[in-house]
Amino acid sequence: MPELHVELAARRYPIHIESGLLRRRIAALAQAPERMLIVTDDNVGPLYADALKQAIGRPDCPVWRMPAGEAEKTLARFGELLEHMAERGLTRDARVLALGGGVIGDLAGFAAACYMRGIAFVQIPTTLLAMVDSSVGGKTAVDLPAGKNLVGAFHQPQAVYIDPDVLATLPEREFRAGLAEVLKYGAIADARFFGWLEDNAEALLARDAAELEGAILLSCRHKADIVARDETEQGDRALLNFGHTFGHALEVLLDYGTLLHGEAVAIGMQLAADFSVELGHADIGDSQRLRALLNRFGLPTALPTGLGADAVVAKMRLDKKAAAGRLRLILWRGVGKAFIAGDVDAGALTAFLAAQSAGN
Ligand SMILES: NC(=O)c1ccc[n+]([C@@H]2O[C@H](COP(=O)([O-])OP(=O)(O)OC[C@H]3O[C@@H](n4cnc5c(N)ncnc54)[C@H](O)[C@@H]3O)[C@@H](O)[C@H]2O)c1
Ligand SMILES: O=C(O)C(=O)C[C@@H](O)[C@H](O)[C@H](O)COP(=O)(O)O
Ligand SMILES: [Zn+2]
Repeated sequence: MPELHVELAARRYPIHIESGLLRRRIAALAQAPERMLIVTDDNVGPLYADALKQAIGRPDCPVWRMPAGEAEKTLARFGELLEHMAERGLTRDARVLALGGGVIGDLAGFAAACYMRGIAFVQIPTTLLAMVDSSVGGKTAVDLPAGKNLVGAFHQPQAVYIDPDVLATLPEREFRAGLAEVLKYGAIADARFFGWLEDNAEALLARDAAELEGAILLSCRHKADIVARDETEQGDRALLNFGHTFGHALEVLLDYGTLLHGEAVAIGMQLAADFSVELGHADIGDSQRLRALLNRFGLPTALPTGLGADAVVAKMRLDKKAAAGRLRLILWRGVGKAFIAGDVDAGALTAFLAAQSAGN
């Protein structure tokens, strides 16, 4: 596999994608003299922590584990991890190894960003979603009961190590949720990739190694390119938020964990596409194509029942892209063509969502 880099001048870092990587020696980590702490969850730790210890040549490397799932991406768990780091006597030169899905990557990365005002960390993603999206780009955060990722920092990892072989143990629902973020790159910026996903949907669902590695590589390339252009989301990086203003509102309103992040984003992308059609920005044929591919991936596309339009819009106002009381959304001109809509009419959005919920 070719090696990618996130081009951030002095903070440039590699993304290694290699089948079997965790079964070999990771020389760059094995040769590093610093102390390390593996941070993982109760599902991933028993499966892969020992392999990682072997790969870095440190059979005694300490491991900190927490319960799995979005409902655990909290300030309380973040605080526990920081306390643990201090109790272990970790100093500024220590490194955190985030071994897990996006929840672990976001929480461990945020702890690394804050501990002693910032220490190094490495991403070792074990879900498809984390491989194609959350491990790259340096957004770290925890949730508040009021909203998703409301407390966090930009803190880039030193490196990302992706071993697609670990996807063999990923539960089916989690795997499909990851496909939502893969599809997102096609939907926002790469019509050709979107077409390739349509042609290769069955192979991807069967976790065919060649297709899967191709999708991971291209997704990471897209993410690395956007992050290199706009590290802190002053412009184009916001396109990666397609479907997220809707999706995050749903995740919060349904209590974290009811909908997986990828599922909420799938619904959010479809809502953004349909709202774009209603506003005259996109053709209905494109939104039908999006729905068809999301559904083929087994992902939901309808607004869940029982949610009031006003409540959804109120949560959307807490989105980090909003400014000066104005809603900013990523809208759509069709497959491969997302754009940032600066001042969305809240009345039109509420009416659109009310019609969606009446149709359910
Ligand atoms: N920072 C970013 O740029 C960014 C991007 C996208 C998503 N996110 C965040 O990522 C989170 C979602 O991440 P996720 O979908 O990876 O969820 P997750 O971290 O909750 O992992 C999903 C589940 O799969 C289990 N698991 C992970 N790897 C496994 C494996 N190889 N085998 C068996 N079980 C495994 C986990 O224990 C967990 O139960 C959300 O909090 C979202 O906000 C962040
Ligand atoms: O990297 C980004 O930028 C993204 O927006 C990627 C998203 O998939 C991801 O869910 C991210 O955590 C959302 O960020 P937020 O700023 O809306 O919390
Ligand atoms: Zn996301």
